[in-house]
Amino acid sequence: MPPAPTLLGVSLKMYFGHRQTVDWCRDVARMAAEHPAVGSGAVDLFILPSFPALVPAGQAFAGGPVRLGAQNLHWEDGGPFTGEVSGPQLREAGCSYVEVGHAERRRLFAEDDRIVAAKAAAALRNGLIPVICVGEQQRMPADEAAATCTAQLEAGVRTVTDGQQLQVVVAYEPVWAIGSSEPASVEHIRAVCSRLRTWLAGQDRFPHHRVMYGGSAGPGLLGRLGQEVGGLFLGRFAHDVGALAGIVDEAAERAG
Ligand SMILES: O=C[C@H](O)COP(=O)(O)O
Repeated sequence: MPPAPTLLGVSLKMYFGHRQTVDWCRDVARMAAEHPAVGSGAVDLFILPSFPALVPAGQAFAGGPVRLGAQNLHWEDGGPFTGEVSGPQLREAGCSYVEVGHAERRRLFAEDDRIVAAKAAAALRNGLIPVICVGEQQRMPADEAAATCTAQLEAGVRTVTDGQQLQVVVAYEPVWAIGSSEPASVEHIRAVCSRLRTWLAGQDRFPHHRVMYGGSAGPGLLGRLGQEVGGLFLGRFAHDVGALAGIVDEAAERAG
């Protein structure tokens, strides 16, 4: 059986201005269209720009292999929720993915496991693939980190009971490695991702699941990770489209 496609995601957080975001998305669309591994499906690539850029970014990616997603959504599908964006709106805007429970949202916007669970359910209800972020706060041994992250994941999907063919992506992001200069060690990443995969594999709810690593991930990491790590969730080190193209090359090499 051929290896599963490597999943690469990029969240632009709030780093770029609007024009810069749209230009960057056009450059990524061009790079992906020219890269055989993205076209062939050996590498799945999704991009999460800020809300205002979703529509022009979707236009930039239209007809190509890059999938669009958002960095957040509200848990309700509509109503008096000033300043919020719903799952149905994201679907209409062309999103396939939506990020849920990033460490920055948990820390700065008081998102707890209950909110994460409601948002994950909203994503799935609306046909969006949730990218559920989990990660330990402090450095700790890999087995403790794995137990912490598995408990977070369990809490984050506890209201999801549907037996349909639900797809979920789990982004393992140790909080201490986000915005840092170096990712976690390869051994640590592999151990935690492996435990998360084992937990997901035991859930009938999620026949399609992938586990990726984020937290100062950049060029040179993917090739050192095993198949238990399904891909990378990138931040700053994908701002340079050339660097992102290099990571796509590494993903293509992994596919053989
Ligand atoms: O969403 C992406 C992650 O939080 C990683 O960000 P970073 O690579 O800039 O540390």
